[in-house]
Amino acid sequence: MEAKQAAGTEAARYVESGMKLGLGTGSTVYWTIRELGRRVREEGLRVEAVPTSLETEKLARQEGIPLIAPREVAGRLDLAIDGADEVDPALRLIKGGGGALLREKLIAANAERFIVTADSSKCVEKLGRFPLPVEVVPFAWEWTQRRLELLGGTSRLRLTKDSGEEPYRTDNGNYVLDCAFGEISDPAAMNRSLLEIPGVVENGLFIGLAERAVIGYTDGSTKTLRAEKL
Ligand SMILES: O=C[C@H](O)[C@H](O)[C@H](O)COP(=O)(O)O
Repeated sequence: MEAKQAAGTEAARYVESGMKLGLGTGSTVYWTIRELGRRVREEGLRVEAVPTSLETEKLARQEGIPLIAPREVAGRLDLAIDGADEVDPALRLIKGGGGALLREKLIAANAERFIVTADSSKCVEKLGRFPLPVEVVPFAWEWTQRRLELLGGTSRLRLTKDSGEEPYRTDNGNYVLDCAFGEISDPAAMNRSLLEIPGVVENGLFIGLAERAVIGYTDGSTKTLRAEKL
């Protein structure tokens, strides 16, 4: 079994009937959604879910998982499950490789519990090897880029995979700048600095949100980690 499949499937075990869920985006949580679909169909699992992207919405519909709009959720979601591009020992994350960071952060921040699921290649001692995705408004994005780079790195406007020339647009119609800052020594401070820049909508640093991480290995085994205090 592939590591992502092992991790994603294992993470689905935290889901119980009656829960309102946040469903993440990407090739790991894909397996969580597949497993939840199986349980809905075969075991009568009753859940309602808010998807973090149009891609996940489509998959959840195919799997027969009932969807709800955020406005229909009184209070917080019970549980959100999502993948990550990097996970450090304090379970701080870099996310947004698939461009879904804004909805993902909104959903993680509005869930009682947030579980991250990833294969072991995503585990790092320090965040920053993976370029940090920053969602920016298209208007004057070059100015925003300049301000971002003053924080000490370089950045690239993400382009569409198909044409390779058109700027990629998120589900919210924004652009993404992939920022290489190198090792991020203080992720919380970096998060604050990024959010102070006009034009920045959100960034892929998820801090203090994940309560546990379900990590998958190539032999099909999994490990569940709790955040280490750093
Ligand atoms: O925008 C995308 C998300 O943050 C994904 O959860 C993240 O990129 C991990 O994706 P994958 O599980 O495909 O590696």
